[in-house]
Amino acid sequence: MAKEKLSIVKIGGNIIEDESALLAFLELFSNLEGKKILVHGGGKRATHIASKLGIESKMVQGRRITDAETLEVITMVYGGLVNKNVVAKLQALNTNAIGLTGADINSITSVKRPVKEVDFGFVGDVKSVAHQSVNKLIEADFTPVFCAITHDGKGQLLNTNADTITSQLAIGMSALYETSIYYCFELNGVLKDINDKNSVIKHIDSNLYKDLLEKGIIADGMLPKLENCFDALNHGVSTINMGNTAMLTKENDNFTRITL
Ligand SMILES: Nc1ncnc2c1ncn2[C@@H]1O[C@H](COP(=O)(O)OP(=O)(O)O)[C@@H](O)[C@H]1O
Ligand SMILES: CC(=O)N[C@@H](CCC(=O)OP(=O)(O)O)C(=O)O
Repeated sequence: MAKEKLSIVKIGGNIIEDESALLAFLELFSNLEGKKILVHGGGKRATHIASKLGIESKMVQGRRITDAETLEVITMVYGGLVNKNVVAKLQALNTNAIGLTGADINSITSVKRPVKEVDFGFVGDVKSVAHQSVNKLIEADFTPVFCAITHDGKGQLLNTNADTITSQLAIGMSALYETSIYYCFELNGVLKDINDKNSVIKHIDSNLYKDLLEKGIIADGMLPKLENCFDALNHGVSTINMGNTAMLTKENDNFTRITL
């Protein structure tokens, strides 16, 4: 029997920072048919609030170096400020959202990243997703809204990149559903020329991915995003789309599709 469909949508820091873009996105997300999960980042807001508190932010390989003080900031910002605002705005749109970190219902456990050349501090690599527990919420018609926090099962919260949370959740949920990921960010998709917003590459497969990497066309935040995409496709996720929030509407086909 064919599996039912599930959409996992991720929004990043740039959309969260722009109040009207966020509201427009949440309206599209609310109207999205079928079962769904939202994952949000908020890296920009965390950097901004940390700086107000006199805490400097350091990113290495697209990941935040998370010392004890920074962990406090990201817990307040991702788990509190951003997550609860998103949930309240979804409630106003009649979507019965429930905000979660990976500690809630033990949904996402991770292990603290081992120290090699870089000590990332309290950063977690995902170990397991409790897909059956998450599914209980979905089956009860709640819409889970995950922030970028996981836990190690021993009482320690860990900061985990929101793109990775998305792909790992999608891999976990694909045991039960035909799962699609939508990575929404501020651009129309993966661009051939970063300075030309109309140069969207409509389809990227593993061969083109290698080529784009070699040519340096993919850089910065796009590197972990695409790495996560291929990991997800190799582990049971059905489809992955990347582009601006308008890709959630049926009329828009100007975005990037990723396949193996
Ligand atoms: N070829 C590319 N096409 C589109 N974006 C790219 C490309 N190469 C690098 N990027 C960068 O990737 C960023 C998106 O990743 P990221 O900053 O992690 O976004 P978010 O926080 O919204 O998930 C874009 O803002 C852009 O600066
Ligand atoms: C470990 C790590 O780097 N975590 C990320 C989590 C937030 C995130 O991913 O936010 P965006 O999607 O808005 O970039 C961070 O603290 O920036």
